[in-house]
Amino acid sequence: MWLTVVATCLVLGYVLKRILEYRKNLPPGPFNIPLLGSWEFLRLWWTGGSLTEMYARLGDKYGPIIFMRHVLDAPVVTIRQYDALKEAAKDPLLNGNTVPYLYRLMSDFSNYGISFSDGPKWHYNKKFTVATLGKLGFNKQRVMTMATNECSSAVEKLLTKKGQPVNIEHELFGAITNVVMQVLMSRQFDIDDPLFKQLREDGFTLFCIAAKLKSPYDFAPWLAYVAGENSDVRTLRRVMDRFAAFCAQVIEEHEATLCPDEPRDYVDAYLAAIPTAQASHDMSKDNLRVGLKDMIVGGMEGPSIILAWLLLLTAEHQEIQARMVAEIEEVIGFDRSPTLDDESRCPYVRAAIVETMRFVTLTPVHRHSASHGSTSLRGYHIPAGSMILEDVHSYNHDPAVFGDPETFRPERFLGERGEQLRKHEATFGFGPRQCPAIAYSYTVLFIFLVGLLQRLKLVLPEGAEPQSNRGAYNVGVRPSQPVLIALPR
Ligand code: HEM
Repeated sequence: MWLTVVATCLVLGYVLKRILEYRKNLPPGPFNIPLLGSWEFLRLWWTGGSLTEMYARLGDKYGPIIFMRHVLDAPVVTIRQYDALKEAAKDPLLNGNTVPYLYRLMSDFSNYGISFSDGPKWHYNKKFTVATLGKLGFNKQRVMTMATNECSSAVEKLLTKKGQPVNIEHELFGAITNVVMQVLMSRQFDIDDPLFKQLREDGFTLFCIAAKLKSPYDFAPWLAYVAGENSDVRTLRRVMDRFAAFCAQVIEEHEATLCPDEPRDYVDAYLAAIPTAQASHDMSKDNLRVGLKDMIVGGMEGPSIILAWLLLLTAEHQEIQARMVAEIEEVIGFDRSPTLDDESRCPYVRAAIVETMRFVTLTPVHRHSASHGSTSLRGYHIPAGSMILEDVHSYNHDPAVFGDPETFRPERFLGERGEQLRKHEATFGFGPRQCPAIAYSYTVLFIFLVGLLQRLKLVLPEGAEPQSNRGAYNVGVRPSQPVLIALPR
């Protein structure tokens, strides 16, 4: 009898809560099954389909802001339009971190690091990182020199392939990643170094796990203790242990030779700042260990994938390659390396980089934020605790903004007099969680693109399919066939 009364009260309470919430003008969205959430998420989980395609389909029906529920009714709000994305980025209530179980594991359960931490600790570490990378771009000149040297070695290596098809993502990964490794820890790796291979594999695994919207551990953390050997949580623990051992060793080596007034790299700069940092900022070696892992992972994945896309699209569109080469010949020539000043004097090359970022949209659906309190967006009620997803792919491919979004056309970022129109940095995220390495990434990509085109003509192997930019999951859209031929120019 009592059991029936309690169960009835619970059901009524649940129904009442839902009715009250729906009266608050939630954004439109598909039907949600009580406690199980939206059928769309269940289907995605079951079939392993593409989040981007799902939102493209739903967007046609429900518009720029979509409301859905995940398992156990967890609210998820997806924003698909530029103005709404910008507006959301300005509302502090919409920019907390979701901190699901696996994110907590990625921040060492101590809210450490940059990518998976939150609150004041994240804020200060992020601020420090943006400022230091800004300087580090040290001075930007140093990054330029590092990138130029790495690019020259890569060109020599590609020339030894004598016109054979090469996997360009693999061939250039070592060179472009070594630039960030030098900025972070003054270290260069050989592409065949087992440690480097392991770091790359671990970074990729971490990215894939971070891409999942929810995990069972969010609802029942105890599952983590009984999870099987190949479960996400056990895999992630192994990855985190390996990163922790590597980063701790790097920090120890830096400490032994630290000269606080002359920081050589990011690790030095951080160690030198610890003694004078306020206690509330929690700058510590433990925090650095986790933050360094975040920087390695971000620095390995982003630039190398975008560079591969850039070169493949350049090979696919010979007329665009010819126009870039003509600009390089006129402004820089083929006999000297590009300098800092050249970046602004080569608007077409720069526009090709921006267009690649738009066309590809490396991370089509960014997430990072959660509403820390209930708030409103465009007149819609956003419940407290909602996961906020930024569907950047849909913005980057919106015909209302770009006219012909499925065409690769750098000119769209040039004005009538050939000047660069705007930066368009949607690819790096919005608001406070934006990537800390935007300027760095543009500089390095510019040096590599110019350095490679000065010496090489890039073509696709006969019969190669045009590259598709549809990613299967929401982080790190890779080219399907990163193969091209590099001929001496
Ligand atoms: C072409 C290159 C790159 C692209 C396209 C890219 C893209 C992104 C995106 C989309 C985000 C998430 C923003 C959000 O959630 O709103 C992000 C965050 C981040 N990126 Fe990058 N990134 C690139 C290069 C780098 C590099 C070179 C580094 C390190 C040296 C780096 C480190 C990070 C870190 C630490 C975060 C987390 C920031 C936070 O949570 O506050 N990224 N990046």
